[in-house]
Amino acid sequence: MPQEIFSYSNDHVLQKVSVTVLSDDPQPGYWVIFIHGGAWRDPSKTFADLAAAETLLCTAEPYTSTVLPHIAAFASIEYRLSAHPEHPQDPVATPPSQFRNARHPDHLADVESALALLQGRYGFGERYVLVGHSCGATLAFQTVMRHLGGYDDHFRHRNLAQPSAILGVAGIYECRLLRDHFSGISAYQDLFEGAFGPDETLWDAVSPAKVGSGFDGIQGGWTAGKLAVLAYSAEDELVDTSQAEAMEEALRLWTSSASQEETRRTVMLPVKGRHDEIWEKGEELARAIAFTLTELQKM
Ligand SMILES: N[C@@H](CC(=O)c1ccccc1NC=O)C(=O)O
Repeated sequence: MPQEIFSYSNDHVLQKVSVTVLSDDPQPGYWVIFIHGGAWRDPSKTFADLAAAETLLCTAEPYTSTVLPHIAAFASIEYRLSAHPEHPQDPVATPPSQFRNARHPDHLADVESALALLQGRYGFGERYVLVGHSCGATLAFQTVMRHLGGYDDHFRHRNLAQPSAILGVAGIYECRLLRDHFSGISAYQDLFEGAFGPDETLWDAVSPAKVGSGFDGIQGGWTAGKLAVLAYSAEDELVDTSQAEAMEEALRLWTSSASQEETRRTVMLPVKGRHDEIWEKGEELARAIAFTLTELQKM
């Protein structure tokens, strides 16, 4: 299964998406689309962060007989990053296409452009699961928020088909809550300021758990959604479990406002391992993806 890489814009080298199509079957399975983490700024995180889990899902039992037949393709999105203090770049010598100085809403605009490219080429509609790790989970849920602070509706891809399910793994859902939980560690303040600037009202206005349950957030926005899975690890040293708990709470109104009962669900999924171990080893990420697809089949 050869991997292809597409650029969804020529402005920046990070604006690319990898695609592995498993089946051209006219009775299609789901696309699994991954958004990596790295606090909106870590250049060591790439679309390859899905690779270990993808390999397991494609080669290891029981996945090959249980969920693999229901997967049409894997895709993994890279997006422009914000500046990282430990990875400085010379602003004069670095070409703009490689310079990392993205600010919200650049990260999300790129994710949406990547999804638009995929939909344009492959047209899978709502038959996809959007999977995000850490800030990738923030981005995944932001794609289905009705309004988003700092992002003019006019520029959004309003008619992009929404995912049937979102799997958030070790996700950041409420920026200030996370910063306050780790108030002794300045890196948290820095990473949010790097991505969103110093105005903390904007941090709230982009946090899926803060505006999630309101009409402006996920309740009003994610009309096509069926399933939200929030995977969290008690061993996660970077993102504590109150993030997933806050998101579960925010999703309550979205779940209960479904037109028919049982058509929307939120599931909390405990996983094992440290923050990056989950995708690095791939076992827990693969398990969480398989779990999400299995639950989705039942709905
Ligand atoms: N390796 C990252 C740190 C990082 O990824 C992170 C740190 C704290 C909370 C969440 C994180 N990642 C989320 O995407 C960095 O270099 O900034």
